[in-house]
Amino acid sequence: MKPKKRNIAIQDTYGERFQNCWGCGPKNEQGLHLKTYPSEDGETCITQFEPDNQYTGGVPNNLFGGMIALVFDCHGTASAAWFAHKNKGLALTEETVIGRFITARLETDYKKPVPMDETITIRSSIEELSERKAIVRMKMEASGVVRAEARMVAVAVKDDM
Ligand SMILES: CCCCCCCC(=O)SCCNC(=O)CCNC(=O)[C@H](O)C(C)(C)COP(=O)(O)OP(=O)(O)OC[C@H]1O[C@@H](n2cnc3c(N)ncnc32)[C@H](O)[C@@H]1OP(=O)(O)O
Repeated sequence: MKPKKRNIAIQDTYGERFQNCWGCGPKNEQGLHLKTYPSEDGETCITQFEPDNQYTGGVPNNLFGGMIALVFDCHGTASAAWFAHKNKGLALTEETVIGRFITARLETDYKKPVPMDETITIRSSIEELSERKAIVRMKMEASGVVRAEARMVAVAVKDDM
């Protein structure tokens, strides 16, 4: 996977013990290094990548469904972390150590095949936010066409987890 880089990624603000995720951990050498970036107004988050050929579901030029869910998983928990951070009135800086969220529930709707020869874009927004729970909505697009949608329930990680 070739993730697209921008400014400060949420994953780069994870605390030391959360940086080894295979999908998005900066410290996982074999990992995919997905990156989630808040929009300028902070209301949405975006991640973009170009899939490598090995992640096909078998049909030529179609991305494997498990990879689609994986991207929603990593982008959704990072987005939840951002929306909770922003809700506290905090900014994102090089010094930020953001509160980590974990996936409790992930619903994925596969609407159209996801192509593998172009940039895939996933945008997220927040549906509901309380002290420990965030419900995040996501849309995956390629060539301006929605290919998949997801709804995630993410829960803030406690210090003793
Ligand atoms: C250690 C951090 C690593 C982060 C990695 C993030 C990316 C990942 O790949 S995660 C891997 C897959 N996910 C997991 O392994 C999670 C396994 N599950 C758990 O650990 C726990 O069930 C956990 C943490 C999600 C919730 O447990 P707990 O902290 O006791 O929360 P709990 O008090 O039960 O629930 C909090 C809120 O979430 C809701 N909730 C919990 N589980 C669910 C669920 N499955 N569906 C819908 N809502 C749920 C509860 O209803 C509650 O809502 P409300 O505040 O409105 O009453």
